[in-house]
Amino acid sequence: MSLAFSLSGQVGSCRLQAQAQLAANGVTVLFGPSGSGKSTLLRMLAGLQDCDGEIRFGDQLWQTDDVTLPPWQRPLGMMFQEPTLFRHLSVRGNLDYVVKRRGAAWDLDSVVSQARIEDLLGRSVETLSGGEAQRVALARALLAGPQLLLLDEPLSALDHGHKQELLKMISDIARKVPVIYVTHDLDELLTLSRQVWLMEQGRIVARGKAHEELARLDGPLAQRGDATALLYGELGDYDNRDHLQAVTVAQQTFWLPAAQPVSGEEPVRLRIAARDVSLCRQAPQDSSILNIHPVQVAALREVGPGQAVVQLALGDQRLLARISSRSARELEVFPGARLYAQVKAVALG
Ligand SMILES: Nc1ncnc2c1ncn2[C@@H]1O[C@H](COP(=O)(O)OP(=O)(O)OP(=O)(O)O)[C@@H](O)[C@H]1O
Repeated sequence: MSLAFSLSGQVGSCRLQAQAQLAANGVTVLFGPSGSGKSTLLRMLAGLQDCDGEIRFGDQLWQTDDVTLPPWQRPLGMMFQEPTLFRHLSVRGNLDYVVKRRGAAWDLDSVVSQARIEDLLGRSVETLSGGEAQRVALARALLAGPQLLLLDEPLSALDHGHKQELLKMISDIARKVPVIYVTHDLDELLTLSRQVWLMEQGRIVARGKAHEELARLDGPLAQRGDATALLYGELGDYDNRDHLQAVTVAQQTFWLPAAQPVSGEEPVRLRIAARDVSLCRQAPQDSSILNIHPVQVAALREVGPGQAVVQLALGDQRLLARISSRSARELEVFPGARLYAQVKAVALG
């Protein structure tokens, strides 16, 4: 089911003007600095914020000059930073309420098991941890069988463990229901996103595949101190002795620390932070770094006083290195130069 919109509106001092089309499934991350209008855009899509323009979802018109479908008639589920549960009801009571009001399009038992809240059903909402409450909120959002999920920083109040668990859940759900996910956390973008919309000052300034936007030197992501590239690779051998998993990217083998062999869907995603990549002219013979690969400089950009970010081609994929401007000059880093990238840390995405 595809979503297409062209909207404009004023909220306080913020003028929002945004057009985009949503891919039919998967997670699209709406990413941008605080105050750029991400939540406002989500509220406009949900019909919770007045605006001008058009929203089309599949063959349904949610908004035109003549029609404005009220929020409850739009087949979507929402989840916010703070779970909006009824505190005087139990977990089961919260779910039953939705079933009574909207009818359950999805089977209650399977939603409960998908959100892993079987053991929480009898609990009062007031006793739930932040992560548990968000899992209940997710189950409630799914119950009515939404055709689109709008998630507004749903994990920002959670600790790392709960966050990872819910990110995995959201990725799984997004195979069935498209998700628009608002965040300003790069880690969440790296974990979830295949598609990203970048928002600044009320506008979507770029949109595309996450790995391409992350590596674009003229975009905001590659210029950040924590800039990170995403690469796609195939699983290779597992070294039992040293607990290292091989992943092949563009015919180069990357070794990742892994307590046991990695399994799962391919291609796997590797995250490599630009500050974990250094460059040299010759392949070092005696280095403690396991991952040293020949690369070609694709582009270079100054990103701050004395700092440069280098985009490196590894086959048709792109790696980033953040180095000092002095190193860039002394190494003669220029587009087309052939160098070696020493990659200090690689993680699965
Ligand atoms: N009800 C309101 N009244 C006045 N101004 C508002 C209102 N809601 C939002 N704004 C303003 O609109 C702008 C966009 O806010 P919005 O919450 O959409 O940004 P955001 O990108 O989601 O930010 P954050 O990541 O901090 O949640 C901000 O300048 C905000 O102060």
